[in-house]
Amino acid sequence: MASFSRFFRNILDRPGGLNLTPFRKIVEAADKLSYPGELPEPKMDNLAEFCAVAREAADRTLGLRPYDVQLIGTLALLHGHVAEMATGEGKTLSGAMAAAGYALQGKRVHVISVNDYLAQRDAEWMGPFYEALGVTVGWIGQNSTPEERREAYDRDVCYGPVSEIGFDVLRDRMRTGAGDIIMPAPEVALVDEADSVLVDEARVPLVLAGAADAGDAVPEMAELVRTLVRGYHYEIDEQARNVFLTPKGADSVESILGVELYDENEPGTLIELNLALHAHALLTRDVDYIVRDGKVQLINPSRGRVALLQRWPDGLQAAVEAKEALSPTEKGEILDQITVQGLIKRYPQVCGMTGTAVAVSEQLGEFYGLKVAVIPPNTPCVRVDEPDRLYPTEPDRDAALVEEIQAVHATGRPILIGTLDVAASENLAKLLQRRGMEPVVLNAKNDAEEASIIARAGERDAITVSTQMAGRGTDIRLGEGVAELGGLYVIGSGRHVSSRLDDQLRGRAGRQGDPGGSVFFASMRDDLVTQYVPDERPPAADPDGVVRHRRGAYLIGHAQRVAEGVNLEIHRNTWRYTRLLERQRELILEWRDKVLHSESAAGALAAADPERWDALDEETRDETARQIVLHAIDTCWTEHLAFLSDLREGIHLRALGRMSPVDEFQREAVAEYKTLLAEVERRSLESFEAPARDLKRPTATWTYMVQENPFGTELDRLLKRVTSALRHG
Ligand SMILES: Nc1ncnc2c1ncn2[C@@H]1O[C@H](COP(=O)(O)OP(=O)(O)OP(=O)(O)O)[C@@H](O)[C@H]1O
Repeated sequence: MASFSRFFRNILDRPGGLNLTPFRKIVEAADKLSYPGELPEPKMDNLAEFCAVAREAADRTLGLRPYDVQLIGTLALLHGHVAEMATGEGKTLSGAMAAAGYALQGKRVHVISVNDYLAQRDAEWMGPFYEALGVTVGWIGQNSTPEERREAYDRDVCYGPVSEIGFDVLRDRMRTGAGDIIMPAPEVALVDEADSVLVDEARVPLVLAGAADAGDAVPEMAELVRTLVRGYHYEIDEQARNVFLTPKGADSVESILGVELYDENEPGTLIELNLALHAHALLTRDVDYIVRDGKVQLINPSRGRVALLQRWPDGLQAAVEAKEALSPTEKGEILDQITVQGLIKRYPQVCGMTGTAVAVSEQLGEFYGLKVAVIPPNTPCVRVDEPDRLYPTEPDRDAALVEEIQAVHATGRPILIGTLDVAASENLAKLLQRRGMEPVVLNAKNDAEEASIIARAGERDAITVSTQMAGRGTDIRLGEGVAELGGLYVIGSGRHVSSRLDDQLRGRAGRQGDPGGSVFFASMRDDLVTQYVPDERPPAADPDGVVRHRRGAYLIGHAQRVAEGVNLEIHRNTWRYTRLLERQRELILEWRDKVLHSESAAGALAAADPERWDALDEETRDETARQIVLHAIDTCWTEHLAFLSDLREGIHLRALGRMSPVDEFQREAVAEYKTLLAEVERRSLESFEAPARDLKRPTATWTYMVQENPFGTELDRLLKRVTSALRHG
């Protein structure tokens, strides 16, 4: 663990002493900002001294002299808050100073970031600063080996993407030897891009799966659904989350396949068809996923990046592979899962930083008990945010967008255009090329080069088209003469489903008091409007084709609030269903830990069958007993998860007319958990009596991106049932 290094002492014991007055003022300012009266106990004594030393260390080692506001941000982090600091304010350094502050109190810190690139960059960039303070630092990424991970986690401060840290927790929980565990008990989580990690990522549990057989591809179904017509054969619900056959569609499918779709005893065909239809109608290539090297690669919806080693639940993955005529990949068996909440709850101390925290402060409080501290900017922001420009249809919007880009580009001013998905970015790039412009396109397909591309986006004449979050965390410096042209001009080619994403895009311009501007182009036919407020009638355009009626702006804002509400509800729902599961997981883990670290398995089996125990080789029998019980716990837990996932799928039918689905789910999950405990004992004894049995475990592991309710909401499925009952009744 870190100790006060010689450097630290040198600074404090300087002849003549160190003037701490300015630092005491900074500490006072931080206190005032962080909820007066409700302040948690300062997590560290001598905050002013610490600030003095941190400033000195950063200045000498990185050539960055922390601004007062950066130190205030650091203090907010040390108080356990989420610090809101605008883009470009230097969160990386504020975070590193806080991480060092925690480490100097003897605590192990995980700086949780959103991707590999930032984890590595920040750990390396801040390295000399940590070194000066005697704090050790490491990082992990998707490609780190188990050895590298173990080493990184042993450091005082370890940077890593949330998904990798989560998967290491899950993998550690499957270890069968106490010495195999790679992550020591967690102590402090410092979450970078806290809104993205704690809110957006939290809607999707992290799932660890082991490989089983090849998936069942259903090419015929993929062919069949291609011929179906939306609005006639099938409908998509308002929020494009569910798709279902119309009665006419069901009739056509039945006559083509020659089967009874809603036959209770043969649900297989209906399930296959629903999966194929879901893949066909709701998942779009280059929006939800890309095809690269003959494989389907998912795009993380909140970041616009490829999520390596992630897949949909089996049936859906196979259906998308069939849709793209790719050969099927292996099927997985869920070994364990954890939500971001479950992951974060493991840390006794949590804090975070982001440019956009206030908009999610309610959720940060509700789900994590965190408070937001707003840190003022170092230099006031002078960016000019123009009101949205609205058009009746998407083609009108795009035409106006291209005009605007051409006109501004003619002045040499650099332009950064944010699009909502990969397809839109490529589409826009083509339109611009047709007009003789040369945009650089940045999206999930080439995220490896993104940092260098985005870094050049502030140069004269640059036109950069980027999907939503690509390149976040990279500084866009203005090229020579660009400030005189108005600085970077950021254009959104559509408003996002959350105002936070809009703000993050705008934030690319106007860093650290730079000049800059931003504007969003939107249409009354944008998905945001048609999906979330489909029944509202949009206002007409003025004779010049622009929608200026107040109702236009209202509709866009309203649709965005509806979308934010829907996402909050999904988050709450995930949590309602997973809370109990995570509690059960904790209990089973406690048990498992005991088995792993003690002789409890030996004691239990010896007591259960003393004769057999005595007959076994004394040298090996303790370890054999341990492995037998661990295996029983792990297989029973995997089966329990599968049971719960089936239960979750069908709970609305069982709960019909009685309790709420969540209550009914909880009741059954508790009952099943009790049988699980008995089953572990039964199986352990069974293996013990027949020790020749091979304790096989799934090996290759990958991770899932589980969509919340991928096959329909409870209400929707109820409707389908009723529809089918009516048709056949
Ligand atoms: N005290 C400082 N003095 C001078 N430059 C600084 C200081 N602190 C940070 N910077 C510079 O400011 C730039 C932005 O820093 P950083 O990337 O940490 O910002 P950020 O707040 O994380 O922005 P983003 O929201 O894009 O992640 C970097 O180029 C960094 O070198």
